[in-house]
Amino acid sequence: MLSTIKEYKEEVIETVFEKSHFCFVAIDENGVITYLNNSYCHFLGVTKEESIGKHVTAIIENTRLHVVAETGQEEIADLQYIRGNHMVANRIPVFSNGKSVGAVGTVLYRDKKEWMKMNTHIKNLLLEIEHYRKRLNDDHGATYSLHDIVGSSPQLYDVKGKVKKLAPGDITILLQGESGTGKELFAHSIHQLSERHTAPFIKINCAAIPEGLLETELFGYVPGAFTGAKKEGKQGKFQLADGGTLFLDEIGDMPLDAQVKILRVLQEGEVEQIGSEKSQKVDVRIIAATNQSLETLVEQQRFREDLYYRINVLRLRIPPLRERREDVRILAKYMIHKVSNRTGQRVVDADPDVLQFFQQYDWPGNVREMENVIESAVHLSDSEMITMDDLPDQMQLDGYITNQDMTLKNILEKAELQAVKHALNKTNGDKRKAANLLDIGKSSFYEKVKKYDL
Ligand SMILES: Nc1ncnc2c1ncn2[C@@H]1O[C@H](COP(=O)(O)OP(=O)(O)OP(=O)(O)O)[C@@H](O)[C@H]1O
Repeated sequence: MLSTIKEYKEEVIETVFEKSHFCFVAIDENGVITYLNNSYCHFLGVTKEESIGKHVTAIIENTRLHVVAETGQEEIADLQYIRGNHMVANRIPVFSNGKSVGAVGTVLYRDKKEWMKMNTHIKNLLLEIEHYRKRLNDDHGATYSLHDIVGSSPQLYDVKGKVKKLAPGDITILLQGESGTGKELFAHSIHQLSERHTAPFIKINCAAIPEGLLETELFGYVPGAFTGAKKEGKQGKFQLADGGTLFLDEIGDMPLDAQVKILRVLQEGEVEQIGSEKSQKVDVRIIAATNQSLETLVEQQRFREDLYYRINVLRLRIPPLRERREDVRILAKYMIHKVSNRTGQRVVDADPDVLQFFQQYDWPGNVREMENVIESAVHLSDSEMITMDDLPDQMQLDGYITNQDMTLKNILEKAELQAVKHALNKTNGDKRKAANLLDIGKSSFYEKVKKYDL
């Protein structure tokens, strides 16, 4: 072995650097690329000519090789996110006469399929971690601040301005706005800007908890309060939020019995755990949110008028997206970035057609709907750009019909393509059944499949 290396030194070096499937890069002490092997060029989609002589940060995403060259500290088996994949990177400084004169980086990329399998596994683990982190935060803290609320419309600025003014006081705030407008983000931001920001932010979704459990969730219970109760008892959300903020989401859906009890806590500043004779003082700031009209609910006697006055001390209306269209484009770009970072799918932008369609679409589900549409489009996209074809079927049709450059022939073809795709999906690709579903002959169906290259 040693003799092979001695005898064929150049060939061995050539094999290691150019024929192995690893990616190699070398830089000088200024972070400038002096060598990039074929595998790395291929993976990055660049040529040696355009890369050598450039700063490494201009060619390789999220690299830290220049830092290693500067500090002389090696970094082994670091996860590096490049072109939509989490790669395993080793970064080793090169020393000459005891001084760091550059660095060499390798990236593990042995076999594309095998690596993709591993990569999916890593992505899964990262998603799982994010899920648990989110759950932990949901239970114990406010994670968002005004900086996380994206948009540049005057309407959004106006709400943010009010939040800055109102957050420091201890005043009860009612956030009203359609579903998905960002009420929860605002509730977090108010807490973050308040004097209570170091104390807990506790959320309860009044619509998501079964009627019978809402009271135990809100007020907790003492040991042995009822059959099936935990023997150590349970703290309620009011006690958990003591000193901090309690966010009552979807308050319009709170059952009437619970409303009476909440009102008592708000009036007296005391809670009684279920099964206890004693009351406990609690100090919480209430932020409530609803997407319904509380006035209508009061009229229909589904919401107590006295609680309504307690909650409706100061109301902030979060406008729906269709009333602040300036926010659409910037939100769409932000969502693409957020979703592609989260899923590891490399999608960087949307076609101008898509952005124009988004701009005129009414977004009944507001920002949440946009996030969902972009998430599915990012998954469906075969390129780095979201196109109209990546949007849900109904949106594509709306888009084609409202696109002024479209001829009737084009619109009909797009509609036909959608119908054929839909029929194939519904019948799991069975062409005979799909033709039946569309009530057309088999040969005509085959022609369309061929025409649209399905
Ligand atoms: N301006 C914004 N900037 C960034 N993300 C936003 C914005 N508004 C909403 N979102 C995102 O949209 C989704 C819905 O927001 P949120 O849950 O705050 O809405 P909501 O009004 O409380 O909805 P619901 O009434 O259905 O509970 C979340 O993922 C949130 O992060």
